[in-house]
Amino acid sequence: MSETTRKKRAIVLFNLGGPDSPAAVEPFLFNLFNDPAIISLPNPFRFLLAKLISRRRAPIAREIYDHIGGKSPLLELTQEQADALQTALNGEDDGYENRCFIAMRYWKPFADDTAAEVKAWGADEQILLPLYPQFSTTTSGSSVKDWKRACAKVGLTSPIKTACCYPTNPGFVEASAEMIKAGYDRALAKATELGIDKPRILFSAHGVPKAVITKRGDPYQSQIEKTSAAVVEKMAIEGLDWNVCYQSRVGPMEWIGPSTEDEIARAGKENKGIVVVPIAFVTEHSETLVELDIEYGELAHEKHVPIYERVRTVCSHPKFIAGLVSVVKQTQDELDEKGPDDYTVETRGWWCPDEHSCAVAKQPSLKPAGA
Ligand SMILES: C=CC1=C(C)c2cc3[nH]c(cc4nc(cc5[nH]c(cc1n2)c(C)c5CCC(=O)O)C(CCC(=O)O)=C4C)c(C)c3C=C
Ligand SMILES: [Fe+2]
Ligand SMILES: [Fe+2]
Repeated sequence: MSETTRKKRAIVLFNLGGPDSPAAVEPFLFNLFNDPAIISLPNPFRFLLAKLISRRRAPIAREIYDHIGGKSPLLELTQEQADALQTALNGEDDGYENRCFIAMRYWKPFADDTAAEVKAWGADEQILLPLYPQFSTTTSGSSVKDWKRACAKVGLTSPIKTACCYPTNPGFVEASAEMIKAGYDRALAKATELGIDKPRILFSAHGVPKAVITKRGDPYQSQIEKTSAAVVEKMAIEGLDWNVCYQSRVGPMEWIGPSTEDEIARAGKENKGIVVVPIAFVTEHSETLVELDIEYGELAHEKHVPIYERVRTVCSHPKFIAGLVSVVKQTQDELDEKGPDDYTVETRGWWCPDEHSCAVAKQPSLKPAGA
């Protein structure tokens, strides 16, 4: 097909975003805590609380980012994924000219600016692709809702189809299994050398408050479990010792567990080596490079964990990128068969497009203010 007749397809990649300088830490945190998907209070309470929490947390967060040069590497790594995905999609010769765009939720590039770029490019169709394999209203749901707001604001009207989630996508699972196997083998060799039991794999996902699962009906936790089980099956190691746990707790609410900290302490008591896998992240950032590598590494040392091996995230692993290509194709098929997204947060409550694989409540009890 000639260049002129190909349809222009925008693939919009979503991630959380991270501060690009120490001065950006506080406004980044404010944007996060002012999101009704994170703090479901009506205004002006949410705004005031977000001001308070972001001011209080900023010094702690700045210290976290100080360890990695005062800024998050998330955007650069996401740009690499976008470039790799765009190249792979444009190699498909399926009648589309693809361009990948990035919209971050809490720092630059914001949805408003990216939506204006997509409009200026003249996209005929949009595929929304969260860089979160597991669906949470606090991440993918929030980004999709914010994107649709931005589209309305800039007058971007081309049809949209959203990929909900891909917790057991073969490319994602294979890339993860391959990287974990290498880390597991290294830890196993050390365990043999030390004459101790085989290591345990800890699938450590970013936690969420318990109410997000129990009251809002978020499928996130069950999808984390599905990913972990699929990776374990792919690794095909008999008698593998593994567990799922949750990191990054903030604030006074009860969060889902077990916590990664408790699992590290348990491993210390049992004299077990651990292989820590950040299964809800597909790029490196503060939660992996600081929390896992530095803070939990030190905790493991304190708790006398004999081996601490951290597996890197899939980033632009060719199998993961191939997995994303398959998610785009599947979403395109759904667009062609069923038409564009035909719901909003207003008509469906907290958004989730995948009615089959996740039981998200359509009338959630935790409906945020203004939604
Ligand atoms: C699966 C991914 C994520 C979920 C779910 C999630 C929920 C969630 N997060 C907070 C609070 C914070 N998160 C912070 C950083 C951060 N969070 C994610 C991903 C998920 N968050 C990422 C990728 C990052 C790193 C950003 C970067 O460095 O680029 C932070 C800031 C760091 C800190 O101060 O510790 C906060 C705060 C809540 C409250 C929440 C669910 C309600
Ligand atoms: Fe977070
Ligand atoms: Fe879903």
